[in-house]
Amino acid sequence: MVSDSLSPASPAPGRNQSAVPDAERIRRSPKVLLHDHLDGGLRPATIVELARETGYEDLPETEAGRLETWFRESADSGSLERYLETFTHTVGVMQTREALFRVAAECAEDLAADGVVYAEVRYAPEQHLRGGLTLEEVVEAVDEGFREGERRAAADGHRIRVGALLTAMRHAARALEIAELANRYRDLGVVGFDIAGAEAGHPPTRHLDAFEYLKRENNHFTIHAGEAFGLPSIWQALQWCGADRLGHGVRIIDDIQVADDGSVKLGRLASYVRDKRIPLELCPSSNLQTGAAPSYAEHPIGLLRRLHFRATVNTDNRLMSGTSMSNEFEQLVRTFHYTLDDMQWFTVNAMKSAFIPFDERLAMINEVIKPGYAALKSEWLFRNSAV
Ligand SMILES: O=c1[nH]cnc2c1ncn2[C@H]1C[C@H](O)[C@@H](CO)O1
Ligand SMILES: [Zn+2]
Repeated sequence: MVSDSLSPASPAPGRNQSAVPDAERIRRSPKVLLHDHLDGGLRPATIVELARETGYEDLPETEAGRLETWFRESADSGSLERYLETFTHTVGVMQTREALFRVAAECAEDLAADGVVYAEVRYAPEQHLRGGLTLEEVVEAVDEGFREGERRAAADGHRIRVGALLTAMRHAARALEIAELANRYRDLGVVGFDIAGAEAGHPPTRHLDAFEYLKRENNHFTIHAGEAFGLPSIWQALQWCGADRLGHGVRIIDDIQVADDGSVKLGRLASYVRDKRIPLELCPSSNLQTGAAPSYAEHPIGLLRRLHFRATVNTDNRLMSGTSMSNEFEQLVRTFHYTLDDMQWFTVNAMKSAFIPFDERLAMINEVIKPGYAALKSEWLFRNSAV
């Protein structure tokens, strides 16, 4: 056991930094997103159009506004399994090259417009083969879409860089094949690997061959763990599979005890996660929907941030949660009174934990993220010189 006390959220803030940012400044601040599903972030209007174009007839609603509400409400079930059922319809319309290209391009555009400067977006190629595409064609269509979205965003005055994570579904048996695919495309827009899907009953150790292969190839991977299932899942993901990051990992809170006097005790696993700076891809709104956390106020991110875990803020599925990176931060700012310093801390954490090379991560931090926050933090100095 390791003892700790709750240190303050940030060093003593200056007048400028202590300001709790409003929605507009949150949107303008540079953000980094490590956990976002391509098939969980489609524009509702795009789903309706793609369904019409591709002959997909099973949509529960055919008007974009009502469909948007349907996704949010259906995902609000308190169960990960039922939450995942909603993906039938997004995956259903993502079965052609054109559809994948369009969804990927719009994803990059939407993230950039929200102030995201770097994103790793994941999807499961094995779920997009029903229209006759090969795994390679799926990866190439998505990659071309991301590049197109980056170009459109730049033309619109927003800079973003998007990499892909290839996901294997944990209930299926294609993990090694998908890991090999990720390795083949690693210099072509694919920055790593992931496994996702229902957690209970599908331990990550079933896919050890894929993880061992990736380690031999010096490649990177994250594992959805510690979301619907607790510490054993996190432990397996780290100590059996060797994950570089934890997708969610929020249940690490089960290994942390806070006493009435505020003193904190970390168990061995929580200590390991903090000591080794294992990145936690936390997704607050998604956790509320699947029942992994009861409310924003009770979400473990508050404590994990105070204890200096390598915590990051993510969207998971923007469509199902009706969210964006800005909205995630808005909720956290409202709940925990986070400042721009806190936002910068989460953002630098995320950038440090990205799967691109070290020199590029460092340049993103020093040339993009820190200057972006410095500009926002200094705005108060010029408040009387507004045009
Ligand atoms: O939060 C999640 N946990 C586990 N699996 C998830 C989550 N969000 C999305 N998925 C699944 C459903 C998608 O079809 C798949 C690939 O993006 O990943
Ligand atoms: Zn996820």
